Amino acid sequence: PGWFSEMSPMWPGEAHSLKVEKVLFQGKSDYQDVIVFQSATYGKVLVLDGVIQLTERDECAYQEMITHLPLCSIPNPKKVLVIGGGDGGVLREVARHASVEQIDMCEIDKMVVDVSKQFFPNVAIGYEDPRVNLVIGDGVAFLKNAAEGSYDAVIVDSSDPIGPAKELFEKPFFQSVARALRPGGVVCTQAESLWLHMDIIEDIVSNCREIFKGSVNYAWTSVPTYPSGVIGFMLCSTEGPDVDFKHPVNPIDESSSKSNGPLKFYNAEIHSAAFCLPSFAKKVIESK
Ligand SMILES: NCCCN[C@H]1CC[C@H](NCCCN)CC1
Repeated sequence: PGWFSEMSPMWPGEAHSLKVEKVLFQGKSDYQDVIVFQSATYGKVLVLDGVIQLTERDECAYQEMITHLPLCSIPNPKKVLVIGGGDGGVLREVARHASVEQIDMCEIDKMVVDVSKQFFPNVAIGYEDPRVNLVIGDGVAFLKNAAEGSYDAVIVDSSDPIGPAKELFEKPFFQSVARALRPGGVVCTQAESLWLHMDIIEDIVSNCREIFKGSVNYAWTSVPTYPSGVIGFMLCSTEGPDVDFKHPVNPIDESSSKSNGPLKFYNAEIHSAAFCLPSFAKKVIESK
């Protein structure tokens, strides 16, 4: 009954709105306000502290890209760590990779996990994979305790730098990710919008260039229900075997992707295209 408008100091002067049919859940976890509502045209919607996290209609774009951009860029991912991602969508996508043997996940807010399982079964299906080990806790602490060189890939599926995810955008966290990755290992992080946050992106790119001595690239994709309609990703690799993010070496095997339904968004061409940047962004990102 009415409209939800996504207002935030992170995108002043603008607000994407969705027509609300019914509020399905309202709660307050130890970390944030949690709302689920049935929208008129985007399916169910998950909102944390007033910020849209995912909608059933377009979550495929974000979950598929944040997962397959890194995992299709290395030949044989076996051990994967997901920081955040409590809705389970990234787990659903990692599970498509037959080479993966272990998927660790560290999500700080149990309410997000429980709410996703209750209202977003096609997203939370990722939790059903036997390779998944879920830890409810702080990703910063998890990585501090992780053994050096333990993972082939780390995916940081975070909310934004205002709220519980703030530290996931800071230098010490990137350093702990680099330490937990094997030589030639890869990390993919949620890296905001090049229309809205070139300053945040500039800082992230500078930190990543200092810390990751392999490749450092920024990719972006279309997600209609994120502010400015796009979201970006930092793709970095540690020193060691070369990683060319722009040319996927490890295509998703069609048969292994049947388990959780077909890929709706990701494909090899859109993988390479994701790294093509508008000039105003290229200037900043490639000069750092
Ligand atoms: N697994 C889905 C989690 C989604 N992560 C984030 C949710 C907040 C969203 N704000 C975008 C703000 C403008 N860049 C970015 C993705």
